[in-house]
Amino acid sequence: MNPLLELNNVDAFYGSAHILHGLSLQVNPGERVALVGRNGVGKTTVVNTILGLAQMKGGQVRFGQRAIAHPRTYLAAQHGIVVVPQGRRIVANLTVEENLLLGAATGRKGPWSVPEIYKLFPILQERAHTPGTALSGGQQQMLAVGRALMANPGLILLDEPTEGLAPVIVDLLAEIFNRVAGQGTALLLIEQNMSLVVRVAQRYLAMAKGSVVAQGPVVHSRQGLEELERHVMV
Ligand SMILES: Nc1ncnc2c1ncn2[C@@H]1O[C@H](COP(=O)(O)OP(=O)(O)OP(=O)(O)O)[C@@H](O)[C@H]1O
Repeated sequence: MNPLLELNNVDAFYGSAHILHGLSLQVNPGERVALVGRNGVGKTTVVNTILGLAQMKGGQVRFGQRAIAHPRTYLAAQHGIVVVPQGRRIVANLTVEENLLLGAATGRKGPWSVPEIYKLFPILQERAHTPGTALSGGQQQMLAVGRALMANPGLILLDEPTEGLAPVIVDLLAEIFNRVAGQGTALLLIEQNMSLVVRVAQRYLAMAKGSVVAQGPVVHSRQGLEELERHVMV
């Protein structure tokens, strides 16, 4: 099976700041992978490299079978790789529904449409004509996930999707991520909440100082949770 996303020995920079050092990872179709590590180790920079927001100066990136010399957001989207960004980035002067429609810009075919997103998150239908940024934090996160699904992706990169959210919303999102993954969409979950990681991911990659330093299966037990937590402890 060919990976949907592959980074091989990638070096990435912001200006002269060298952040990723020989980082390698891959995500296969339908897989649920967690990317964990302490604050500042470079997890968001992995996403930014895939989107072309950090400069890749060494190594290779592949979207599906295609080698990508200069990664860009639109190239990732064309290959079915979309991001739920940290901080959600809901467009302020668009309604909930207009924000959802933005996600469909690539025109990829698949099961997700506005009515399907409303079935997943009924609150978004109730608030369809409200400005997106007037929603609560949890509702904005649902909107960000719905907007990503509208692209009918093969892979969703989730950058700290539960940051700052109430436990009840975290539980709802965990269930949604599992439902979405159950339909065959791969997930790369960047997350500090290890109890969410054990509920959603099958495999983890742990980062330190800009590269992947450990990896393994996610084990659904107290011991498994403790193993993961060691990688994020300060
Ligand atoms: N635009 C930027 N210009 C220069 N340095 C940056 C920029 N964005 C992030 N950095 C630095 O890059 C390093 C990695 O940051 P990154 O956001 O990728 O880490 P992270 O693992 O996602 O952490 P967090 O959990 O805090 O989001 C940090 O030292 C950060 O200060």
